[in-house]
Amino acid sequence: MKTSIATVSISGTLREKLEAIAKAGFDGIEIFEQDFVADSGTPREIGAMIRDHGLDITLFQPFRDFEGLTGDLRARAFDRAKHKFDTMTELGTDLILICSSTHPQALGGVDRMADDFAELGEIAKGRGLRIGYEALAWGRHVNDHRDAWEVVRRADHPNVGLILDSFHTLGRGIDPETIRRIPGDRIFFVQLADAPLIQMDLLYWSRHFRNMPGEGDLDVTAFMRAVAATGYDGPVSLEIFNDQFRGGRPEGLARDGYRSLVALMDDVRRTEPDVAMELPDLPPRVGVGGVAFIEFATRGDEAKALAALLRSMGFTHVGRHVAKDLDLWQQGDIRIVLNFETTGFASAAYVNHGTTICDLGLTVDSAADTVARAVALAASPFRQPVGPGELDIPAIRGVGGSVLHFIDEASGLSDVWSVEFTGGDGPAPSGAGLTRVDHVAETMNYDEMLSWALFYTAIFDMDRAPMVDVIDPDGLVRSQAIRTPDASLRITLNGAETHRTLAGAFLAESFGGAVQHVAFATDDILAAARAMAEAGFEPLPMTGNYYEDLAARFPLPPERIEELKALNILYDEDADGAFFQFYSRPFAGGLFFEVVQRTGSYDGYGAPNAPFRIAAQKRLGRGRGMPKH
Ligand SMILES: O=C(O)c1ccc(O)c(O)c1
Ligand SMILES: [Mg+2]
Repeated sequence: MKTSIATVSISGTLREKLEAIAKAGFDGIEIFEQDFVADSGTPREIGAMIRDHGLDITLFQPFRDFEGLTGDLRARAFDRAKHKFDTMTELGTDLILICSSTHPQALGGVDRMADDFAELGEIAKGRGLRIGYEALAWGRHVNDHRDAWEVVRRADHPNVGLILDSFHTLGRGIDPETIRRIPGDRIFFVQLADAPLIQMDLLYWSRHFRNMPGEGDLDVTAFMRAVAATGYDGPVSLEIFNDQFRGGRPEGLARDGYRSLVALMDDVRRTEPDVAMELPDLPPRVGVGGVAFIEFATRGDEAKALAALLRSMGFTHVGRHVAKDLDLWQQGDIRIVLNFETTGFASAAYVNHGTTICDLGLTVDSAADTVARAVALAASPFRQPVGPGELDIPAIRGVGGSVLHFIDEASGLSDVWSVEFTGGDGPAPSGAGLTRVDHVAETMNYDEMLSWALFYTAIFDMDRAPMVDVIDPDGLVRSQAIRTPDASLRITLNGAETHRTLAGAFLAESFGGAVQHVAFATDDILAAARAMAEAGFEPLPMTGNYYEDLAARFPLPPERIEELKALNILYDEDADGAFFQFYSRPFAGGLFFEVVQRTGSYDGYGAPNAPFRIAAQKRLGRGRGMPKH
C-alpha cells in the first residue's frame, strides 16, 4: 500500500504543500489541476520538483463532464482529454480521475457512457496512460459507485478502471459492503475522507466539511475494509476539502493526515487478517486505566496559594522528591505533583505560561507500547535527562507542548512514588472524600480541536462523544468529550473562537492550549463540600436565581435544593442518571478545580450549567494575584 494525499487537502502554495507532505512521510500526491495551473513552473519542472521531494504523482485530477455528451460537445470533451493527456505525460503521471458528469446536456444510458470510456481508454492506452471513473455523489446520471462500476465493467478496457471515494459512498448512505463484489484489479485508485454528520446539500458538505478519517462520523474503516478485501493494492489517498484546513498550517495538516491514515490502515489490518499490507508494525490502541498524576509547574506566591487551595480541598502533602524540588500531594487515588524546579522542562513551562499543568501521567497497560504506537503515529517522544535514583518514565508531547508520561505495573514504573519520593508510599489519605480524577479539561483554539481529538483517539482506546456547544456570555465554546470505554479516562477538549470567552482569555494568557481545569470525583458530594468548607475552601458562588430555576426544571424536594444552594452545588440530570458539581474559584490566570458526583450512568459534564458557571467565574476575574490564603 502506498500512502498518498491530494494537494487540495493542505494549505499553502504547491511548494509549501510538497515540503509538508514529504516531511510527514507520504509516498505520493494526487495533484489537483488548480495547484498545478497556479504554479509558475512548466509541467516538466513541476513533475521533477515533486519527485525531488521523494513523492510520486499518484493521480492527476479532476477531469469533469466527459461522458454522455453528443455531437460537438462530445468531440470537444475528447479534445480536452487529449490535452490533459499531454500534460500528464509531461508531469510524469499515468492516471487521471474522471468524475461523473454534472453537465446539463449529458445524457444517461450505461452503454452510451461505457462506449465513451472504451473509446477514451483506447486513446489513453496508445499513450501508456490509464483513466479512472469516480461517481460524484451529486453526479447527474451516475452518483453511486455501483453505477460507475457498471459503466467501467461494460467499457471492458484494460486502461479504464474504477475510482472509489469514501465520501461519495458513505455520504450518500450507500452500504460499503457492496464494494467487496468488485474485482480489486479493476479498482485503479482509492480516496478517503471522513465528515461530520450534518444535514446539508451533498456538494456543499463535500467541498467544505470533509475531514481526516477518524475526525468525522462516517465509517471509513468499514469502507476501507471492504476495499482491502477485494485485493486492491494501489495507493490509498486522502482527499479532504475543508474550509478550516485551507487556513491551517501545512505541516500540522500533513502530520494529522498521515496519523489518520496509518491508524486507519492499522485498524483494517487487525480486522481483515487475510489482507496483506506493507505497514510498519505498531502496537494496538492503548488501554488507559486513568490519570496517575497531575503535575503543576509553579513558583512563589502562586505556589503558596495553590498549596493552600489543595489543603482546603482535603489533599495532604505526603512526600518530597529524593533529588528535585517537587512536592507530592495526595487524596484517594489522586496524586498532584508541584514542581518548583528552576531548570528543565517544568521550569520552561512556568516561564512560558506562569503556573500551569505541564505534565499529565496516565496509567496504561504498557508504557513502552504506548510510546511505540504514538511515535509510529507521528507523535513526538519526550525525553529529559534521568537523575540519580529516578525512573526513566516514557513520555510524549501533548497539547500545547505539555507532556504525557506513561506509567504501567509491568515495568515497575508504578513504583515511582516509593522510589522517587520520601513519604510517597504511605496509605492514601482520604481527606474530603475525593477519590480519583473524573476528567481533565483542555482548552485550545477551535481549529486545533479536530487535531487533538484525532491524537487521543488514534493512540488510545478512546471514543468521541458528540460535540456540544457551551455558551459563554461573550461567545461560543465548543466542547468535545473523549473517553475510554469504561470511562477510566475522560478528557474534554474545549475550543475557543474568541479571546473574550473565559476559555479564550485563558488561552491568550497561557499562550496556547493547556489543561484549564481538573475535575475530581467523589461518592458523596455533600459530605465533600462540607468537609472542604470546614477546611476553608471557598467555592465558586452561584446565584439565587440558579436555584430558583433548578426548582422549576427538576422535581427536586425543596430541602434538597436548599442543601445544594448552601454548598453552591450545581445539578443536572438526564434519562441515565444525575450529576452534581461544584467549582473552586479561578486561580493563577484562569485555572480551576471541579468536584463532581455521578449517579446512575450519567455520562455528560453538566453542559446546561456551563453558562452559569462561566458567568460566576467572570464575576470573580481570572485569579492572577488573588489574595494569599
Ligand atoms: O467536488 C468535486 O468536484 C470533486 C472533484 C474530484 C473529486 O475526486 C471529488 O471527490 C470531488
Ligand atoms: Mg474524490
